[in-house]
Amino acid sequence: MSSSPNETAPAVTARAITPVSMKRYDADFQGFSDALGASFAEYGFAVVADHALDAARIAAALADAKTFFALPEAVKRQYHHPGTGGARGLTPFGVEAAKGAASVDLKEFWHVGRELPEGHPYRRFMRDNVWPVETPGFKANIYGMYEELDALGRKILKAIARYLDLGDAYFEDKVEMGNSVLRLLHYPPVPADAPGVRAGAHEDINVITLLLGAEEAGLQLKEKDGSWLDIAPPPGALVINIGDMLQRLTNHVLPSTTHRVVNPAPERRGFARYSTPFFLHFNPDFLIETLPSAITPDNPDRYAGKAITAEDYLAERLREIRLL
Ligand SMILES: O=C(O)CCC(=O)C(=O)O
Ligand SMILES: [Fe+2]
Repeated sequence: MSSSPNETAPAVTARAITPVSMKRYDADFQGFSDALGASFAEYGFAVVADHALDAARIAAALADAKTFFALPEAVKRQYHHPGTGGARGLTPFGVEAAKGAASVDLKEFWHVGRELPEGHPYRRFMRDNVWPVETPGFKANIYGMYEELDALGRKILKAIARYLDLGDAYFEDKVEMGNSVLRLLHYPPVPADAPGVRAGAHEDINVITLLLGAEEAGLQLKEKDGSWLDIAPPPGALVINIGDMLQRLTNHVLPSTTHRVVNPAPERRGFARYSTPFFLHFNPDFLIETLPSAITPDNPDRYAGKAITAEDYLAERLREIRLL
């Protein structure tokens, strides 16, 4: 059938993740939880608008991160501690590679972890943070952001618990001292002939990831049919995805979806990209064991006899991405 020029083109609806507003959280918790859970079940991702994180603090933290990454390479390298899993301080450009990838990712990043009181038993799992002396406001702004994202992540987990019918408080005592990490990412401008991509296809290791800064294009998720979907959140919105630990706990009811950050289009090659994923983790000694409610005749236990602590699972995965 031929179409005349004034005929309406057939509707090709590009799939896009519908944002869920955090305003609904207090007004209609069940509705919020259903919408959030449905997005996770479909994409492994959700976009959350109106999150009420302190915009001024985020702007200040981002400015500090940019100042740090603009320092000379030799200065930045003082904050790189190889063999420590990249858990704190700088992981320089050219170190991390996605599992099984031929090229390294085109990125550098800084990791901040939880500050624990003197003598806390989890100190053996979590190293001390390191802070750059060159950027004085860095510690207060970035750790402030860490604490806000930690609190918001726990609110999100309450909605996930409601969606999964686990009892709203299910995750509370399993993540309140989690080995969570805030990653400040810098992807420098990309030369036309650069080998590799900004971030190769991977799955996140942790429970859930709260990502700010994905407005600069490049983040894509892998659909079930193998095609790639651009994730283009509205300005300021949070992108949240399920990590492997929650996928494992839920026997894949909530999928940990493969994603990547592709190189920019020619007209954006000269621009750096900054993003700040917060990787929310379980408490290190939490035993990840398939939820009985997630085991059904159609979905038999994929991890029978394979319970593993969050700490052991993390170590196993860091070795795969060359960070340990
Ligand atoms: O930079 C992004 O938008 C995503 C980064 C990411 O997926 C990661 O660091 O695990
Ligand atoms: Fe990721």
